[in-house]
Parts: sequence; structure tokens; C-alpha cells
Amino acid sequence: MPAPEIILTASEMRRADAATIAAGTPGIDLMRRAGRAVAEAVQAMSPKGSRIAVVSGPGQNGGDGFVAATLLAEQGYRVSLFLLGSRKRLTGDAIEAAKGWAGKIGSVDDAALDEADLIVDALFGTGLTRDLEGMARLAVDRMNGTGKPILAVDLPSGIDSDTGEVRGVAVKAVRTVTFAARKPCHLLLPGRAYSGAVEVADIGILRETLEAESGGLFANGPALWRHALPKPGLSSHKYERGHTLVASGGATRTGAARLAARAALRIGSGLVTVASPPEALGVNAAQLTAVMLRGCDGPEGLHAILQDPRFNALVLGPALGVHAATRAMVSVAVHARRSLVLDADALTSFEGLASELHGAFRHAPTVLTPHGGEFNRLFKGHPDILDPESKIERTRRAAAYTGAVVLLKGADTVIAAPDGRAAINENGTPYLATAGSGDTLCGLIAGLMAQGLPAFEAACAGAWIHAEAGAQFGPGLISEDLAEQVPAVLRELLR
Ligand SMILES: NC(=O)C1=CN([C@@H]2O[C@H](COP(=O)(O)OP(=O)(O)OC[C@H]3O[C@@H](n4cnc5c(N)ncnc54)[C@H](O)[C@@H]3O)[C@@H](O)[C@H]2O)[C@@H](O)CC1
Ligand SMILES: Nc1ncnc2c1ncn2[C@@H]1O[C@H](COP(=O)(O)OP(=O)(O)O)[C@@H](O)[C@H]1O
Ligand SMILES: [K+]
Repeated sequence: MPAPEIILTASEMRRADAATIAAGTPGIDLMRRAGRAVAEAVQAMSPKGSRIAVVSGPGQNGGDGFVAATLLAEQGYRVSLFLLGSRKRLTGDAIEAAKGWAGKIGSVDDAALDEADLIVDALFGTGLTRDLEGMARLAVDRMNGTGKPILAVDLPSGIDSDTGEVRGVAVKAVRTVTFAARKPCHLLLPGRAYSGAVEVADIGILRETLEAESGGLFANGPALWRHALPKPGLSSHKYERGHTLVASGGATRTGAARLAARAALRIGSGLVTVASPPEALGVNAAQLTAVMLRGCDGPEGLHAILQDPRFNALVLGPALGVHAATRAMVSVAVHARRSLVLDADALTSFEGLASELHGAFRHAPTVLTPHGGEFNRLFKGHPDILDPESKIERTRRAAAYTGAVVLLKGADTVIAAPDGRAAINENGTPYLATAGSGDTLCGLIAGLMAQGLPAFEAACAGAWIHAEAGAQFGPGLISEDLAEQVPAVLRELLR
């Protein structure tokens, strides 16, 4: 079984480099392997004899550029090298790397980049510490201005490795060669869009070193949770596959609950019931078949239903209404200690009241699924949660604060657990940006929890399966299609 893909922050990567060097591999060897991987990528992109411009920066990323330039010149490419700063000010292994380069060193301010067929961006990597200004900024603008393909070394210069944000200006690469592990910026937006196709080169840093330095951040994918996916056994009873309860909104707001319910059923929850306000029973009854229906009058109604212990997973929020009664329903659900997914109105009803949720979800598996707007409303007045630049950090802090797994939606959905584990989802499609798509996601996650998946695994699997279903369906997708696409995704996963 493939291992989960570890994503390393800049400081974790520095420690992995240092540990590898301490264990006996000289740093210059790591740099030579990095530079060679870059040269190989150039060979795959451009025929021999092409004109390659390498733009090196003052740090070790620039050192990788010197190694690649040297190898490419030896192989018959017409290489020009431009350096930001002076050779005398190079430090560390970059000094040694630059010694291999026998050609001229041009200055970035008069670099003839327009003449190149391909540009290698080795200005800055994981060591970027501030916004680009002056000559560095000019160099990036000029690289981008050529319209020529750019290959980024480690990451596109100007992108913050840990947050994926643009520090003033950033190189727009068609391809990136990174080393040992992807960095958060290769998955988070906008960094992902600036990176182009990302390739991870093995430079001799061992998996066990990556594991030792990992802060618990992963790329979301089946390797994280496939082992936990439920498969019914020969003699399985439907009650062993769980019973998901989805609360419906009022008479004119019932569709969201049905989308969630259908998704829960498709992902394998043995039974699914919509809990409907009395005035909406008729409209719900007219549109439900395999999904069952129960009358549920507000918090008291929910309390009564939950006396039956077989309801083991619950969705609250989609179209439920923003008011005190919704908060009361959340409170009933929390006290009943069932697996719980809270979305939409269940989150917005706590606008500015996040302190009521402090530690609230510690006692039962709970997943909160806000989009950016809901997240900001919920944690209004909590700068410790809202202010970090990194989406990963914001999500982790929200999870630690509430005691729930938090899934912060978007094209780069981040999922974080209170214990610090986190995953970034990247297999989606913009076609998922359609009404009701989030309701379906809730149902998938609850349906997985109903079958016994722990909250973090259920949230990760739900997000991935949801995105995969959307991507497989593609153009024309509406939310009704998502649950119907789930069986195809499951067939592939359970093979
Ligand atoms: N032995 C190692 O440590 C290895 C390092 N590698 C490469 O080394 C890179 C990291 O090297 P460094 O830590 O030296 O960092 P970088 O080369 O990314 O950049 C650091 C340098 O840029 C300067 N700088 C930072 N922000 C700036 C800004 N906004 N404007 C102008 N100058 C700025 C810093 O003062 C420093 O001189 C990785 O991305 C990777 O490409 C690889 O060669 C693998 C091995
Ligand atoms: N551009 C995109 N690329 C990938 N996934 C997206 C994109 N836009 C939205 N999504 C996904 O679609 C879903 C939308 O959920 P949400 O905003 O709650 O919609 P709704 O409220 O209409 O149900 C989320 O899972 C989100 O991650
Ligand atoms: K770079």
C-alpha cells in the first residue's frame, strides 16, 4: 500500500536537509542531485542546442541553478547564467556549485532573457523571507514578461513556501522540480497555479527522515484513509452500516437536506432518515424513496428522535436557518454524543459566538465544514484563529479551539484535526462550485462516520471522493449528479 504523501514546510525541509547531512551525505551532494534533476527536466522540455537562461539568486536555490547550468552546458545546450547579487557574496554550498560554472556570469539587470527558449528560475526557494522588491522584483517581472516557458527550481520565486501566497510578485512557471517532498505552496492557491506541473526529485533524503521531520501535513489521497474505508461483510446487517440523520429546513428549504441524505446513502450508510419540520413533511415525502422521513419539531423533536441509539451520525446545518433554534439543535446533538457534521446555517448561527463552541466537540467525532465566509463569520473576534497567513494554520487553530475536525472548503480545501494532523485536497474541479455541492459533501462525511470512520479520515475521504466525483463528471455538473457519481469512485477505490 503506498504511504501517505508527506508535505514539508520550509523549516521541516531545512531540518531534513540538515539531518541527511549529519548522517553523512555532504550538502554539496544534495545540491548536485538537485541541480541534476533540474537539468533532466530541461532535457525533457527542450532539445539539445536550445538556448537556456538560468537566473540564480544569492542563496542555495541559486546554487542549484549553477549546478544545472553547468550540466546543461556540458550536454550541448547554449546556456547563459544571470546572478542576482555578486558571486563574492554567495554562501554555503552555492560557493562550491558556482566553481563548476566556467561560463560568464551576467547580471540580472541586463539579462538578455528574451533570447532564451526556456528560463530556469533559481532565484529563491524555501529561504524567501520577505516581499520581493528592487532588482529581485524586476528580475521576476522580466522573466514573466518574456512569455517564454519557465522551469522553477524547488518553487516559483516570490511564492511563500509555507502559505502559497505571492510575496509581492512571483514567477509563473509551467513546471517545477522540487526536492524530497512537495511543499504547502505546491498545493495551496495561488501557489499551485504558479507552480505548473510539479515533479518531486529524489535527492537521497530518506523516507524515515521525512517522517521524523514531518509536522503531520499530508496531501489528501487514498493512502491516508483507504485502509479505513468500510466494506460490508458477508453477513452485514443494514444497522451495522449505520443510520444517518439529516435535519431538513422549512417547507421552502428542503433540497439541501435531501442532497446530503442521498449522498450519505450512496456512500454506504445502511439507513438514512431526513428529520423534517412538520410543515415540510409533505414536500419531503413527495421526493424521498430509499431515504426515510421523520417529523422533527425543532430541538425538542431532535432530542426525542435521538433517544433511539441507532441514529449514529447526524448532519445539521444545510438550509436549517440562522437562529437560536439552530443553536439549540446543535446543543442537543452535542449532548447526544453522536458523530456530527455541522455546516452552513449551523455554523453561521454561531456568528460571533465561537466561544460557546470552545472545546465543545471534544467528546464525540465532529466535523465542521465551513467555506471561507462561514469560517470568518464563525471566528469573528478571534484574531488568533483568523490572522495567520497560512490556511493550514488557520484551520489547525480552529480545530484545536473547538475540538472538532475542521474542513475549510475552497479549491484548496484544508482539513485539520485537533491533534494537528492536516491534509490539503487538490483533486477537485471548478465545476464543483455549484449550488448544493457543499450539502452533498456533508452527507458523504456523515455517511462515512455512520459506518465507523474516525472524523479526520471521514472528512479527508469525503472531500476526496466528492472532488473525484465532480472531476469525473466534469462539465454540466449539478449537485444532484455528485451522489450518482459516487459508486464509480467507490468501485475504483475498493478494487
Ligand atoms: N543543502 C541544502 O540546504 C539544500 C538546499 N537546496 C536548495 O536551497 C534552497 C534553500 O536555500 P536558502 O535557504 O539559501 O534559501 P533561498 O536560496 O531560497 O534564498 C535565500 C537567500 O535569498 C535572500 N532573500 C530572501 N528573501 C529575499 C527577498 N525578498 N529579496 C532578496 N533577497 C532575499 C536571503 O537573504 C538569502 O540570501 C532550496 O529551495 C533548494 O532549492 C537544494 O540544493 C537541496 C540541498
Ligand atoms: N474552484 C473549485 N475547485 C474545486 N472545488 C471547489 C471549487 N469551488 C468550490 N469547490 C468545492 O465545492 C464545494 C462547495 O461547497 P459550498 O461552498 O458549501 O457550496 P454550497 O453552499 O452551494 O453547497 C466545496 O466542497 C468546495 O471545496
Ligand atoms: K525558484
